Amino acid sequence: MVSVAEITKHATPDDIWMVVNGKVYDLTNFAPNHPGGPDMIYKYAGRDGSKTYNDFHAADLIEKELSDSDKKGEFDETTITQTWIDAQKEELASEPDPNERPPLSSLINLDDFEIAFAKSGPRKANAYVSSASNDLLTLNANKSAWQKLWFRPRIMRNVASVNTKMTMFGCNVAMPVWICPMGIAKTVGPEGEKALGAGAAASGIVHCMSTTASYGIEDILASAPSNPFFYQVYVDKQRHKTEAMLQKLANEKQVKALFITVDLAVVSKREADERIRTQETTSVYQSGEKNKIDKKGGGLARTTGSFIDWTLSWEDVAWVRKHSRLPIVIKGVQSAADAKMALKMGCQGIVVSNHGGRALDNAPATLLILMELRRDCPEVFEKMEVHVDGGVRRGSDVLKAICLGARGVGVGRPFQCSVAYDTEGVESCAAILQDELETAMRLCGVTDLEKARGDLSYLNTSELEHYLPKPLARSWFAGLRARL
Ligand code: HEM
Ligand SMILES: Cc1cc2nc3c(=O)[nH]c(=O)nc-3n(C[C@H](O)[C@H](O)[C@H](O)COP(=O)(O)O)c2cc1C
Repeated sequence: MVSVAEITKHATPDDIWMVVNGKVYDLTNFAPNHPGGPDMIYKYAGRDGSKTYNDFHAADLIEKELSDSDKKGEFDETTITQTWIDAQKEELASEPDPNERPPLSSLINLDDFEIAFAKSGPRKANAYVSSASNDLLTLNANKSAWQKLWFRPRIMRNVASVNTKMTMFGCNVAMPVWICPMGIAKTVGPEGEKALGAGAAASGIVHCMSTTASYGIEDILASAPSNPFFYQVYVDKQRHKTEAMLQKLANEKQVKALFITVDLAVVSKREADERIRTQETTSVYQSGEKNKIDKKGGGLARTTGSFIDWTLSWEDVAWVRKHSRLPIVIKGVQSAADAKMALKMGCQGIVVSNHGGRALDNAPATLLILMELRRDCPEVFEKMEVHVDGGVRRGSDVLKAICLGARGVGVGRPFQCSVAYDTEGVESCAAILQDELETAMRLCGVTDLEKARGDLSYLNTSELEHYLPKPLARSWFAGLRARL
């Protein structure tokens, strides 16, 4: 049994004990490697971090992750003092009121889900979900680009029945939409990824689960035992961990493809997230040491908190292949050159993605990249599966992506926010997309999505064409050497 007096002795960034769900842990060595950044761990040094921990993580994570020597014993509740109770009081005063949450039936488009969560979800969770890099240029460009791609509708084509079915990596889906991998969905609702899995299954689509999911793989797969899933991989600096994961996946028959995320070699600067963190970094026992904690937290979280291997290179596709037979999909392709490279390296698919504007700010809108691929390397659409995500908020955006040649489209934040309404919310979000997609098809004169795939005759791309990178010979730089 560990007493309050003992725990509060370990309340500096170099010596951190914390109570989580009635047990005491030494997190000193773990803190700098915490994927959510070390500041959260510093904040609860010498305190009870259960509430925050449970808001973000599944109960058994900490027991699985830490070694026995870091487990200090049971928390001795008989030693609790008034000072300890006061120290646990959270900064709840400025939290939005969960009762402000609008009823699910009032949400009629995908933006509504994000707005509802911004209004009624916890501030920290909302900052995590909605934030993007630096000035949010890529975040906003992703969305606005879809709005600048116009249709060329055809009429009188008997659109009484329309077919939205497609196959993606061997999976038959009701519509070509998958739920993007997003970390720690439990921040939004208690069911987290289990709601995403079950909601996807009920809607006939696929959820791609994240390496940094709040629940373990088995729990997420069990949420939809007869549905396929995709699995997103961040290659860990400790490669043996990724190898073990790939081996484990070999026995999980529900997992049909590996999405290797390559666009986040370092965690980017997300200021909304960071502002909340820096306000909240200080441990109550640390008034004299505040600066020390601030210096260790804040910006440094980006590098010290990241377990993602920044040495990853194209040669590693062969390494992944050695450990897995699943289709390899590179998530984060942002140029025709890299799409061609993925094909050359034997990948089965790519996702044109910039991490929803959460990686490099000023990276191009994903729709522009998709157009660049169609112009500069049309062969990739025939030889592997091309998918796209980023800013897709309407069923009509899905139709546009398919007409450009994509086989599937990922949707991120709206689904994450729908988890606030559990499985029902996820189903409702998917149903809105399905309905909008069918309506757009009928009004555009498209009856079969598979047949319309790659058919540019339904699109007017002229408003966007001048944003595409020009071939060197035609650009302002023509005649100049590419390198000094
Ligand atoms: C010991 C095992 C733990 C593991 C393996 C772990 C893992 C993770 C992972 C993978 C993320 C997601 C990072 C991302 O997607 O950006 C995360 C975020 C987070 N974790 Fe943990 N964590 C652990 C312990 C804790 C504890 C003890 C606390 C609380 C006191 C905590 C609080 C948080 C918070 C608040 C976030 C969200 C940070 C943000 O705003 O971006 N975690 N953690
Ligand atoms: C809260 C959040 C967490 C994310 N976590 C991951 C992740 O763990 N792995 C990953 O490959 N992409 C992650 N992404 C990026 C998404 O998979 C996807 O590329 C992006 O959200 C698509 O843009 P959209 O949100 O505009 O639809 C995350 C995005 C958000 C919003």
